[in-house]
Amino acid sequence: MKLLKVDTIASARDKTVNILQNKLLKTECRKLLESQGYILASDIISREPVPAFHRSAVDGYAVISGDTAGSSENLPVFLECVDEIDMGSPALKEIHPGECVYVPTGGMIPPGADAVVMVEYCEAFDSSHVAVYSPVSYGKNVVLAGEDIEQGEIVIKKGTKIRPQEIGAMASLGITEAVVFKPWEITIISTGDELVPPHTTPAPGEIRDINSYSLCAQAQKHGLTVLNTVVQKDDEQKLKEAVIQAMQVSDVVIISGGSSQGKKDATNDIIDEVASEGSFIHGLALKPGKPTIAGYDENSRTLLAGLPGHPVAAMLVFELLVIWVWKHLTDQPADSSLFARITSNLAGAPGKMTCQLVKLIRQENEIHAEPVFGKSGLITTMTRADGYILIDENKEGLKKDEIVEVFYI
Ligand SMILES: Nc1nc2c(c(=O)[nH]1)N[C@H]1C(S)=C(S)[C@@H](COP(=O)(O)OP(=O)(O)OC[C@H]3O[C@@H](n4cnc5c(N)ncnc54)[C@H](O)[C@@H]3O)O[C@H]1N2
Ligand code: MOO
Repeated sequence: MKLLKVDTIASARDKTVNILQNKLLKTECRKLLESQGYILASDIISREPVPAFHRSAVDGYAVISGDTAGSSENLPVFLECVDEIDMGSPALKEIHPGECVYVPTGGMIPPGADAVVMVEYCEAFDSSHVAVYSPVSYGKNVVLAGEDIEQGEIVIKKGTKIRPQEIGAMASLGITEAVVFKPWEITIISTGDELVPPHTTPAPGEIRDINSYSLCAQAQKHGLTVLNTVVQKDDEQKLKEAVIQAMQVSDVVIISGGSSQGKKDATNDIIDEVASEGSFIHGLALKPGKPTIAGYDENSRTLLAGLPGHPVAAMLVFELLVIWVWKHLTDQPADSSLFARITSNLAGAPGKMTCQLVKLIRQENEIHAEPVFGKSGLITTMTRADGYILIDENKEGLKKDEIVEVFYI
């Protein structure tokens, strides 16, 4: 009897991270507006403060705050307006007690001033004086130099997925190109004599190929580049050739199907043969996902992953292993999750971690996680779910109403 020697998901992740180290990590320089969705490859440290000078947050008069103390609608303070600042021009003239300067929103605060009174609370009294009807405290309506970003500050951490706000922050610092991790280039090979493309009508015994599509979309969702998707019959020689060809151009080659113990299941033998380090994972203590294989080839620098053919198992293993390793190596923060109350008792699987799909339901201001049951060969088990929970291999199960951590899919 041929039994798989399985790894826990934790040890499979460790093994993969250790064998890859940083060998599959490359960086590239992208123009700022072409960097959205990419992962920053080093910290962004500011070389200058933002803003670089004290600015007014309102249209008003820059004043020495102490001068406005005690002013009111009935008893204004009169200040001499000694200058008017133009947008984009420096404020060079220092103000002294009893003086003020007109500043537009965003204009530079003149030396000596420490607050701005909004125009609504001021009135021109004569050609050079302004009546101020409301006091302002120190710093009021002033954006201080460095208040947004201090010089030397880590503004954006390595591993951050660049969003529009990160692009804005880099622009504010004069950064026009971002150094990002080059997304892994992936080839997805689906194996099976039964697979036909979605646009065709399957003959009896045939099915439409799901995994090339779902795995491709999943890779793209996580910012990875899919070079090619290939459907290959269960012919060991042809499959091996397809894998070797893909290894020449890809960082990662995914083979879906043929990972179990059927007569035509050749994925493990092929990975073992073509990878210089052989296959280092064959079997996960995970439900679903037991027949998972991984190998690494040092010559072409390719990670090879054999995923179970069942569509749900393939997607979950791709997420829990390949995507996890990509995120880990590129220093991305842990996935966002939420805590919810499970709606029924759930049995665990002895000796195996269970990845249980759930649907999230809001009930009376509480989020509930309702298990979505279904075989791992049924893709709609996945479409009905919002996320998954992990039941530890050492846990017999979960009790209804227990709080569980739900990871989004
Ligand atoms: N005797 C045993 N049989 C099986 C075991 C086992 O331990 N002992 N494990 C079962 C589990 S769990 C899974 S998962 C599957 C994994 O099978 P393979 O990775 O070898 O994949 P295939 O046999 O090629 O396919 C399984 C199933 O998935 C369908 N499939 C495959 N590729 C696609 C695709 N691209 N799109 C849609 N559907 C696909 C395929 O038609 C099969 O129905 O093995 C169990 N058996
Ligand atoms: O564990 Mo298989 O990977 O159930 O579907």
